[in-house]
Amino acid sequence: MKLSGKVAVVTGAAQGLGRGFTEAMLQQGAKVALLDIKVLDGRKTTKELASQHGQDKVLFLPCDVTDKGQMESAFQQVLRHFGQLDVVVNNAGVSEHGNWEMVLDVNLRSVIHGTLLGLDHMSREKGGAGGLIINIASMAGLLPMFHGPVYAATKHGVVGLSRSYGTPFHFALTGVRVCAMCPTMADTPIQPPRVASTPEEQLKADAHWAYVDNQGGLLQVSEVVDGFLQLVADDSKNGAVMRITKQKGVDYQPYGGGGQGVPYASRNTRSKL
Ligand SMILES: NC(=O)c1ccc[n+]([C@@H]2O[C@H](COP(=O)([O-])OP(=O)(O)OC[C@H]3O[C@@H](n4cnc5c(N)ncnc54)[C@H](O)[C@@H]3O)[C@@H](O)[C@H]2O)c1
Ligand SMILES: CC[C@@H](O)/C=C/C=C\C[C@@H](O)/C=C/C=C/C=C\[C@@H](O)CCCC(=O)O
Repeated sequence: MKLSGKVAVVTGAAQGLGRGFTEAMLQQGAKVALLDIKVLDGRKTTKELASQHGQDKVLFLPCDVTDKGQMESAFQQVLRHFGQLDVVVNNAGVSEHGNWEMVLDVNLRSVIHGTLLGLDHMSREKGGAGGLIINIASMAGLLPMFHGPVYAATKHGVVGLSRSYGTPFHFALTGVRVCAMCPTMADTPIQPPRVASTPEEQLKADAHWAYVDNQGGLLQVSEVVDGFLQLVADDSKNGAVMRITKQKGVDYQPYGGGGQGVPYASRNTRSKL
């Protein structure tokens, strides 16, 4: 997809990878709606990007992605404001902490909802023009993560969701590509502190940072963004799972023949909003 003139929604765009994806799409001529629960940070980021790219190119919408009503309203506002929708980046995510249900809600349930909203607004069978959905999973969506089991479970779910909606069956109906990105640990605020508050948390932190150090350090946001732009541009990639690591850079998770999904699924088995 060429991004010039396109309209994108990015969740969790106030900082980190989401801000990186947003800036990259603006630089390629897209207009971007930034959704984030952090209102002050979101407004600050949006103001900075507006000064660089033009007020008409950005829109900040305060949005808790776990609130279905807020998400539905945000997507409606994007359509009203920009008149179209071409790209959805379900990026908002939280790291593992005490409240496992919140991790599940943000990292998986909201990504499912964001994917369904994207399909609802872009799918050709619903009068849309087709488009692209990129769901931000993690290498923890492909590998076990003993210090983040629930986090890893949500990211495994994001991979499965993206591969399933990225099958020829759905593309024939929707014209919407759906892919997942699986970066390893990158230099953003999601990283846990090196010094934890409890001995148990310190054990996990030590394992986390030992892994990072063993991998050659953290990925830079720019490395993840480069992979993102490659995935956006490559219209041959549907249902693809992009990996980004320090050792191998950007590549794709190989799957066997089963990657095309089950040969049969009646229309009424498909999820509704
Ligand atoms: N940084 C990494 O090491 C890494 C690696 C692989 C995958 N990821 C994934 O990339 C995505 C972005 O993470 P990041 O590293 O930029 O982290 P980050 O903490 O810097 O950014 C996450 C953003 O999501 C927003 N957010 C959190 N909960 C929200 C909610 N309920 N509603 C709306 N917005 C919400 C936050 O306010 C924040 O702006 C996440 O899904 C994360 O799991 C990160
Ligand atoms: C602790 C989980 C969560 O709270 C922290 C997330 C930190 C970074 C973002 C995450 O998506 C990156 C994950 C990268 C994982 C790479 C490989 C894993 O399998 C880790 C393997 C080593 C381990 O199990 O600790």
